[in-house]
This record gives sequence, C-alpha cells and structure tokens, in this order.
Amino acid sequence: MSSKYLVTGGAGYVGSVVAQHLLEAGHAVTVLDNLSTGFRAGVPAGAEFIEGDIRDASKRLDDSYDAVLHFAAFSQVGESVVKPEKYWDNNVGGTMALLGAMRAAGVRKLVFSSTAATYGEPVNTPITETDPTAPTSPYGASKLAVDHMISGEAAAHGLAAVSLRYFNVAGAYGSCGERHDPESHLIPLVLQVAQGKREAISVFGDDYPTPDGTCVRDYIHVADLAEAHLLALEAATSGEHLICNLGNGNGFSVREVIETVRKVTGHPIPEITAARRGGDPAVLVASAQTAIDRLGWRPSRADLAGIVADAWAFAQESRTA
Ligand SMILES: NC(=O)c1ccc[n+]([C@@H]2O[C@H](COP(=O)([O-])OP(=O)(O)OC[C@H]3O[C@@H](n4cnc5c(N)ncnc54)[C@H](O)[C@@H]3O)[C@@H](O)[C@H]2O)c1
Ligand SMILES: O=c1ccn([C@@H]2O[C@H](COP(=O)(O)OP(=O)(O)O[C@H]3O[C@H](CO)[C@H](O)[C@H](O)[C@H]3O)[C@@H](O)[C@H]2O)c(=O)[nH]1
Repeated sequence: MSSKYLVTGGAGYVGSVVAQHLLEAGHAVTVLDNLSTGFRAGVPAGAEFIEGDIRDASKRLDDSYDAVLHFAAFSQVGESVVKPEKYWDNNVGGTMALLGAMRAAGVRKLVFSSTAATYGEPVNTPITETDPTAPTSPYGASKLAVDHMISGEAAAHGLAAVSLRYFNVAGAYGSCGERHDPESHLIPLVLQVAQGKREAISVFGDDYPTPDGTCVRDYIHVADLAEAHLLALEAATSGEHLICNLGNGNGFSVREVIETVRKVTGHPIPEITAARRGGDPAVLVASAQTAIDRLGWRPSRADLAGIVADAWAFAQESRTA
C-alpha cells in the first residue's frame, strides 16, 4: 500500500538514499530540508521539496502524512565539542518543535536517526542497545536526549517510534551519495586522495589497543541502512519506542580501510600517522540482533570492498557531474 512520508534532511546523504528507496517502493515523499549541509540536487527526482527548517514543521505538517523520517541534524562530532550550543539548538530544539508539530497534526509515527555516538566509550563489544549510554561528545549527548524525548512521547502520547542507531555509514546508492563539505568521514577522505584532491590521508593515532594500533569501526552500506528504515515503518507500534543498532558486527581498522581503498582504486594512497583525534573510542562494533529479530532486517552488502567500490563510483561520477 502506498503511503505519504515527510523526510526531514532528505537533501543530505542518508536522507536522500532513504527517500530514493521510499520512492522506489511506490510511496509519496516530501523532503523538508533547510540546505544547511545538504544540496538541492541531492533530493531524489520524484520527491516534493520544501526548503525550510524543522523548527517550522508546524507550517508543513498535516494529517495527510502517515509518518515522519527524521534525519535533519548537525552531525560533526568535533564541531559539537567546540560549539555545543549549535547542537542542542538544532538537534534537540529542532526535534522538540518537530514532535510538537507531529502531535498537533496527528502524525503518529516516527523513524529517527540515532547514532552509535550515544554509547560513548563501549563497555562491551559488540555493543547492544541495553549497554550503558555515556556519550563523549555534545553531538552524541544531543542524540541521546532526543531518544529520551521520543520515549516520553511514545509513553505519554502513543507515538509509534523507532530509533535506528547507525554505526559508520558508507557507500552510495546510484546518484545518491556522500558529499559533505567539509568532509570528515574516513572513506570519502581516502577516496579524495585517490582522486588527487588530497596528497595523503592522516591516520588519527596508531597506538590504540587494537591489532594494528588504529581505530576499529563497523561500516554499514547506506542501502542496507535504507532498507532498515522501510522495515522500521512497518514494525513501529503505537506507544512503543523501539531502539535498534545498525551495523554488520564486523570491525575494520583505519589501516584496513585504507588498504581496501588501494585495492579498489589502484592508487597507492600515501598515509601520514597523525595524533589521535579527541573523543574517538578505540573500537565501535554493533550487535544488530534487535534489528534482525524485531525488524526482520537482513543486510546484504557487508563486504567492505563492495562498500568502498560503490562510494568510489559515486565519487568519480560527482567529479564529472
Ligand atoms: N553519516 C553517518 O555516518 C551517520 C552516523 C550516525 C548517525 N547519523 C545521523 O543520520 C542523519 C543524517 O546524516 P547525514 O550523514 O546524511 O548528514 P547530512 O549532513 O548529509 O544530512 C543532514 C541534512 O539535514 C539538513 N538539516 C540540518 N538541520 C536542519 C534543520 N534544522 N531543518 C531542516 N533541515 C536540516 C541538512 O541540510 C542536511 O541536508 C543525521 O541525523 C546524523 O546525525 C549519520
Ligand atoms: O582523516 C581521517 C578521518 C577519520 N579517521 C579515523 O577513521 C575512523 C572513522 O572516522 P569517521 O570520522 O569516518 O567516523 P566516526 O567513527 O568518527 O563517526 C561516525 O560514526 C559514529 C558512530 O560510530 C557517529 O555516528 C558519527 O556521527 C559518525 O560520523 C576514526 O577512528 C577516525 O579517527 C582517520 O584516521 N583519518
């Protein structure tokens, strides 16, 4: 059955890929995005576009929408440490306005982009949703605050809600991919070296307690992630706030990622060992068992070389676009 969805942040990386998946499944999509970090050209063809802020969502929402998928946020961990107020204002204040607008309009289903950054330094590997949440950055704290806000909204007002805690999102889906400016994520930065846009990649610390001394992360293909959102829309239940990690359960070190990019691109990728980046946990790997059990999620693109190859194809295409 065809539904109508509001996608906040649908001009950004993850939101545009999810919007594209919703359109391909036959749904009607409206993107609400203020283009603060997204691009008008990133909005998939076939989606209605409203340039606007989530704080003004009350002007945009009505009961014709079946659900909101909420991606709009600031998400730079480092920036959040130096400008925490920016994160509380947009991520927490913005979401509070959005939840109020949804309540007023009678839109009672939400899928929210949460993050592994809500856990902070993990106490277990892999991380499960019942593990302690002690974020090490205002970004992670703002996302955790929103998760708490959503729990209250579900309990008090019957919202049907799913928070998806993404680990490291990577890859591309057709013409939708990652082009943050400035870029801070590892895979697109290494690909910029392969493209000749950067001389070398800095490895932030090689003295971590990991097999090769560099940080280990769980990279998840953005298309696998998108599929989880469609399943979450089906699984959402009134009065319940379901929280699911999304990752593959496999950790790759920074050096393994760089080596994979060398193999995929054929470029030597010079690397420079640099100081640790503040706030980076040594190892972040997800248990996605809740998503598998509750959503019926079956990621099918876990191979790191495949993830990098899709990101590489997108990077080369956007160079000529
Ligand atoms: N990319 C990742 O690895 C990752 C990991 C974990 C969680 N997340 C979360 O997923 C979501 C999407 O991340 P992304 O990488 O696509 O980021 P992105 O910056 O590419 O997209 C965010 C979009 O939201 C828009 N936006 C921001 N504030 C807004 C506001 N007040 N009103 C309207 N639009 C606004 C931006 O213009 C942008 O288009 C974010 O909430 C992020 O915190 C991302
Ligand atoms: O030039 C670089 C860039 C990154 N790294 C390292 O590569 C790893 C991955 O870094 P990313 O910046 O690509 O991703 P993060 O793990 O820092 O963060 C991402 O995943 C987190 C959860 O795992 C949060 O969700 C966050 O929003 C999202 O950006 C880290 O160890 C980082 O120190 C480098 O060595 N050099």
